[in-house]
Formats: sequence, C-alpha cells, structure tokens
Amino acid sequence: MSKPYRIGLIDFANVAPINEYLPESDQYEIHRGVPTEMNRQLLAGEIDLANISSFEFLQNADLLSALPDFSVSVLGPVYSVNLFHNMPWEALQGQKIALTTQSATSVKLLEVLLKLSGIEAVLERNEGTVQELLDAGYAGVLKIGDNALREWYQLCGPLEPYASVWDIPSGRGNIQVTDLSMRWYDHFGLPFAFAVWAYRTPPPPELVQNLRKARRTGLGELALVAERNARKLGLPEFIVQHYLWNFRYHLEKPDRSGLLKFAELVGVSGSSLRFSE
Ligand SMILES: C=C(O[C@@H]1C=C(C(=O)O)C=C[C@H]1O)C(=O)O
Repeated sequence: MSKPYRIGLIDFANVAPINEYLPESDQYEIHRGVPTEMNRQLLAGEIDLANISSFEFLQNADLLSALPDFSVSVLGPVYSVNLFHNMPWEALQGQKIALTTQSATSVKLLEVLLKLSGIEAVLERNEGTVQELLDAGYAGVLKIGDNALREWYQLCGPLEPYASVWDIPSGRGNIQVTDLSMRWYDHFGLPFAFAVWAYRTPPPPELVQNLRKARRTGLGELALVAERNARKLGLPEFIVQHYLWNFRYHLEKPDRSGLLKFAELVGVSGSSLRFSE
C-alpha cells in the first residue's frame, strides 16, 4: 500500500471551523502544530499539504502551489495579530520589539508596516507574556493566534455582549494594541491574507472535497465552534463568535488582491504564484 498523504493543520481557534470538521480517512494522515512548525515541515517534505503562513508561500513560490479557494484572511481588524506597545507607534524608532516564534507572516507584516512609517526598530524573537516582555525592556511585543486573542481580551476586556464594535478599547493604561491587519487596511483598503493551504504534492481530490465540506459544516455551526473554543481559551462565547465570523476563508478576489499587494511589498512577483488543486 502506498504511504498515506500527510496534511498539516494549525491548531489555532481561527481554523477550528474547518479543522474540527475534517474527518479522519485512510487516504490521509493528520499532523498538527503552530504556523512556524507547519511551514518548516512542509518545506522539509515531512508533510505534503498544510495551512501555512502566506509569507512562507510567497517566499517559496518555486516549490509550492496553493489551493485556489482557502485562506485565513480578514478585512480590517483580526483581534489576534497584535503589537502590544508601551509608547506611541511613532516612538518605536530604535526600540526593541519582541516577536513570537510562532509566526512568519505577521513578523513580515510588522516589518512592512514599520517601514511604511519610516521606523527602524530592533526586532528579536522572544517568548513570554506581554507584561513579562515589556518588563524586560521591550517597547513592543508581537503575538499571534490564541495567545494574542487571550492577551488582547485580558487587556481590552471585559466587554458587554451587545457593545458596539466602535466601543472596543484599543489598549489600557500605558499599553496600546495595534491590530496589524487593521493598520494594513488603513494603508491599502484591502483584506490581508495571513495563511493559505499550500502543497508540494497535489492532494487527493477526496481531501480537498473533505476540506470544503468541513468548512461549510463548521461555518454553519459557528455558534457551536465558538462555544467549544471559548471554553478552551477561557474567553466569553460572544467574543470567540465575533472573532470567528470575521474571517474570510475562501481566498476570494479581494483576498488575492491583498496577497498580491503583500507580495509586491516583500519583493515577490505575483506572476510566480501558483493556485491550483
Ligand atoms: C490571523 C492569524 O493568522 C495566522 C498567522 C500566521 C503567521 O503570522 O505566520 C500564520 C497562520 C495564520 O493562521 C492568527 O493566527 O492570529
């Protein structure tokens, strides 16, 4: 019997509406991890297809193709890709910023956004809570995924279930939160695509169909997905529900335009990108 196809899934709540509904099959084997682990494993050939950082896809366009209709994108705020900083954005010039080790895309996005403001900061990988890292002398801390969402709510919450989005605070005390995809939107008016589903070996059609079915079921049952993940994260259900319904999972034309803009800014030619199944 030939080796089963290996798929890598990021175990963040933002992909739970797809991942929690992907059935087991003897056609494929499931691996799980944070984005940087999935990026590495896909490039090392340890897995065949994975939900990976869009920046890694751009950088390895010669090796990778992406499924044409899957992404983790947002238009405006994402709530889970946050720079927490204890001085104004403009004052970050020359300051130290701690970067999560889980991210490739968001680290590059931060670099792009700082550069657009003419800011050169000292970027270093370092893990810890936002408070620990600020106490250690960093002026900014970049977090993504579940940790970022939790730290954001800890700082900016509690919120009333029926509060207007316009009333969400963007920080507390001396800590401000810059939501990177919101800042991207302010610059370009485009969605930002954080992740795509990329592969080296074309996937069995059954897997692609199962991913599409999983997404449809998961989005249809979003309240249940939110309830389970809220429990896991220790957050109110309405927060996780709002977080999840805000994502754009289909890599539609606006998301591709955002991805192409990002490609241009990081010096990758859009025509080198392959989207097929
Ligand atoms: C929106 C997010 O997107 C994630 C961010 C990634 C990155 O920065 O490399 C990779 C995969 C995405 O799922 C998030 O996890 O908060």
